[in-house]
Amino acid sequence: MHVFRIPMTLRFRGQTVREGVLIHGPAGWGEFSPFPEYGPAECARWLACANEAAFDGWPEPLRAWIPVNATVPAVGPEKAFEIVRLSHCGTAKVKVGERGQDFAEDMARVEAVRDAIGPAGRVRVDVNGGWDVDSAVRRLKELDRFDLEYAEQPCATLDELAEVRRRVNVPIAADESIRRAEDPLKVRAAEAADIAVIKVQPLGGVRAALRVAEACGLPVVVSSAVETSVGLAAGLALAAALPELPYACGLGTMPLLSGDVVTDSLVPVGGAIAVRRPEVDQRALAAYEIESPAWKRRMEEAAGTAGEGRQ
Ligand SMILES: O=C(O)CCC(=O)c1ccccc1C(=O)O
Ligand SMILES: [Mg+2]
Repeated sequence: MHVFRIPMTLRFRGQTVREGVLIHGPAGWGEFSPFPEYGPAECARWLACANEAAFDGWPEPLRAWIPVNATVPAVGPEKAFEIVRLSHCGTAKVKVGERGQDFAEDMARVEAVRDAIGPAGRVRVDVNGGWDVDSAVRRLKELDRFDLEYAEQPCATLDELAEVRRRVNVPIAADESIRRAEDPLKVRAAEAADIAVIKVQPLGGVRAALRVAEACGLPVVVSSAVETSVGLAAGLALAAALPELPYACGLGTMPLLSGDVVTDSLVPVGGAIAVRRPEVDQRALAAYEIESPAWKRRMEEAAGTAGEGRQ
């Protein structure tokens, strides 16, 4: 196993560095990179995803290119404009509702993104559950001046999402509300969302995520957890295997990392990523490899969690 530590180019989700473990098996490389706050039970699913990549491989792709969105962190409007222009993507996802910022900053950022992408582009926002119902209703109506494709997780709970969804015309996507296999059914039962954001690592791998998507019945957007190209390849495999893919996916996150562990990095070209599975490059990996007993322990604890992961 190899532990990596890669500085991020911009602060994202309050993080400035991305760490994780790369494993290699007969089927190829896998990535285990749960966020620091996750405990062993959650980490077991992230590990199952890495194990599937290394030991089992993935279902056959149904498409060769995956359209992706540019991901715009909670930066100023000039930087937001530049990120979107440099991305060449026809869809942008903008973080709003960041703690410590006010709504005028959100409006300015989304306006800059709409300017950068043009009237034919799509602009979605991601609130990461940061607003209460009344604020979400008021703010989404204001932000919709810039014509929103959808709003991702405007509030934290399912009941809140459902109420916001009843009160605004902007479609609602659930992200943080979907972290376990049983969650999409709850989202659907609560009529809390129009779209399901699916991440392969927290759901336990490509096959597990495909089952979740099928059970859910909602259109799916596959999103990354800001992984290296090894982890992104799993998301790409999921996006390629879904029967339908009506929206751009959140897999264009390589620009958020200052480096990669492969040479054939999974960066978007003309707003889409070609479906493939790059090999870890020893020289690229060497620049970011660290010794970490803590990560070794974290993986062992995840593997030891009963009923989850690979037995
Ligand atoms: O969807 C994207 O554009 C990129 C992925 C992303 O935003 C994300 C990445 C890591 C953790 C949380 C999130 C999120 O969607 O909130
Ligand atoms: Mg999100």
